Amino acid sequence: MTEMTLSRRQPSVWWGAMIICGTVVGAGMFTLPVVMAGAWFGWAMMLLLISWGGMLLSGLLFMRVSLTYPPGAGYDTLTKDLLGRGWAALNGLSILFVLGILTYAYISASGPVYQHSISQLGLPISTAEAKVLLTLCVAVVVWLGTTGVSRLMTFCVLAKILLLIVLFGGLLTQVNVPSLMSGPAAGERYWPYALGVLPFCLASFGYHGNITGLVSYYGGNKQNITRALVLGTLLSLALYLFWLTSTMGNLPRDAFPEIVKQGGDIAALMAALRAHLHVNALALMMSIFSHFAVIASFLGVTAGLFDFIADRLGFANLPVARLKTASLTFLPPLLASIWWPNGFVAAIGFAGLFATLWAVIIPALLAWKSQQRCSLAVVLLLVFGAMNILAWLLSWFGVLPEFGGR
Ligand SMILES: N[C@@H](Cc1ccccc1)C(=O)O
Repeated sequence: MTEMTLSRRQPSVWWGAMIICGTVVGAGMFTLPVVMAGAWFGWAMMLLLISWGGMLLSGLLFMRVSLTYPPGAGYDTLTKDLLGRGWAALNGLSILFVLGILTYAYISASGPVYQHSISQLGLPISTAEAKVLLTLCVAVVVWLGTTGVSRLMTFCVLAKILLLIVLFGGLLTQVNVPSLMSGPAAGERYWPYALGVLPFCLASFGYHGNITGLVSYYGGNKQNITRALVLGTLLSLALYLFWLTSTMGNLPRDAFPEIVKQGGDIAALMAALRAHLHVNALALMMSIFSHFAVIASFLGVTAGLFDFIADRLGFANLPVARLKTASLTFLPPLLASIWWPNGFVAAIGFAGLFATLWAVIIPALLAWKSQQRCSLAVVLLLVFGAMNILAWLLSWFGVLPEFGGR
């Protein structure tokens, strides 16, 4: 009887996997084909697999540590307790940076997409106006509270997955396999472009703000949380593999420098696909899909940023105080996006850099401290983190070659 009640109370592993997949698959994926074009398909697959492994491992380690604490203990509590105030402050700063910069990236990326769609409906609107309108809509939902966010999120994630399946079914029939598998021409090499892609893969697999929530959701049931993490990230990996196969398989490698020149954002990628696909229905579906993908992670990330700011500044959960929190959450990224509209790709790279600290290095250190020993998993993660930071630094200082020259 007790067992029955217990098992009835445990939500299905699928719901947890959906939450993870909803956060993972977001705007980050739109940078992948663009930044991976130089290294091309083979390298892209390998880097994606490595990043999936690294990010899953760090998530699992973090979950194990958080299970040794009472339910409800957040990232900050764990870090402060195991690593001290300095690391906790660094952790808080990196979370704020990742979430803030992602909010900027989502507004910058979706502004032009919405501007295009609304204009096509016959309402002429500027990109800045589209950004304000979209941000306002998301801000109202986040301001209203968690119920609204989770309902809209579930709807968007389901729509996203449904559209992806239909879309990929169509796109895969159009894939140009020889182009995907083609090696470099004489005198050209792909591998020098590979390292710079790592921080983008890392950002695309980021979901670590959701782990403590998942631990409470499953009441600390380790087996179910593990299954949800593995299933959610595997589902995301599968979606990314499909995504890269269908984008790189429909756009020749030479088409990418032009996309980079147009800003490398979602609108530029969609425009190139529209031009190459020749199947209008597929192009339209792709554009609808991109709306849902961005909205789902926009909601997830800004709801996280909202809670983080309210918690740090001690703002109450009352309508007026929530309005203050919402202004702090949405206004700075919105203004930054209106002033510097072309920073989408760079912003995801920055998010990858700061997420290395928050989602890779700190979980590894927490596990080290909590198990009182440095396991192989911890070493692997520290190497993975160091590689990401190195890759970002080398790209930033222009040591790595850039395909198409940004
Ligand atoms: N994975 C998300 C970005 C993200 C990074 C880190 C934490 C949460 C979300 C995306 O692709 O859009």
